[in-house]
Amino acid sequence: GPGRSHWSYEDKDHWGMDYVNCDGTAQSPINIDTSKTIFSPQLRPIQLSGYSLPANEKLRLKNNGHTVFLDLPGSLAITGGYAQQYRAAQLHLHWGSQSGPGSEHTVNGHRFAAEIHVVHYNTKYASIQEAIKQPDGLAVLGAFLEVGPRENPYYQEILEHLYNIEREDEEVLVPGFNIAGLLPDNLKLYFHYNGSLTTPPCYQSVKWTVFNQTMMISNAQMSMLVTALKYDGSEPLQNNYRLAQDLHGRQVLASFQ
Ligand SMILES: NS(=O)(=O)c1c(F)c(F)c(SCCc2ccc(C(=O)O)cc2)c(F)c1NC1CCCCCCC1
Ligand SMILES: [Zn+2]
Repeated sequence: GPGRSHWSYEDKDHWGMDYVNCDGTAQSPINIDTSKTIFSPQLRPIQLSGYSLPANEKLRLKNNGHTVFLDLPGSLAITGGYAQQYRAAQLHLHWGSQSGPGSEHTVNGHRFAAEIHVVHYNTKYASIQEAIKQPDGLAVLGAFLEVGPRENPYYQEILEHLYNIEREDEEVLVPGFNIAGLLPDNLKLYFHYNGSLTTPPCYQSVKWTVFNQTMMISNAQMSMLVTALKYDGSEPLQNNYRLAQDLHGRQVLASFQ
């Protein structure tokens, strides 16, 4: 991935000084005001292929000081719902702390406890490094996480390893599993808009899908997510979310009424 990034969520108001795109007019995340979304019946259900990985396929799980991310093989792909085909690159999470929520997108001003991003790049580009600067380069599938009554076995496949990568730059290999289990079972109901990476360099290269159905994980799992990881030695890695960015006239489409 990119070199050591000296930016932090504490100085997110100054990212534009070092990364000009962060001051652009098609930035993410956004607040989704459902009274202003445009119902678009032409938006088809998202279709995923190759998402179920055998346990003998090992995946790298890394604490990069900004989030925890899981590398994904290019055999996972979005094969429906987008005009072009996209190949998976990685997934990662955004969260709050014990005292507050940490999703990046908000809906009608409501911030959810956490948010997962599954990052894909357009198969017409040779690599994510090339795709990341193109307007149709990336497709990110986002879903909200909330606390529910039961342990989520799919999220447990990631969360049970966090104690092993507590420190920045630590990584571990984890067994493959059905990555689709991290996303809602109903892939028909979603919001769609053009935006950006929510981290420097903030390239405006993301076609965002934010699912309407929320994922549920247990209270113990959420507390694991918000307390396990550190950065810069012993600082708790928490509240790794960017504030909502102005739409600057962009329309948010909804696949449902
Ligand atoms: N919401 S998001 O998709 O914009 C996003 C974030 F908000 C993120 F905060 C991150 S993590 C910060 C960027 C980063 C730093 C170090 C390394 C490394 O050590 O390999 C890798 C990445 C992060 F990785 C991503 N996604 C990445 C962003 C840029 C790097 C290319 C990899 C795919 C997407
Ligand atoms: Zn993200």
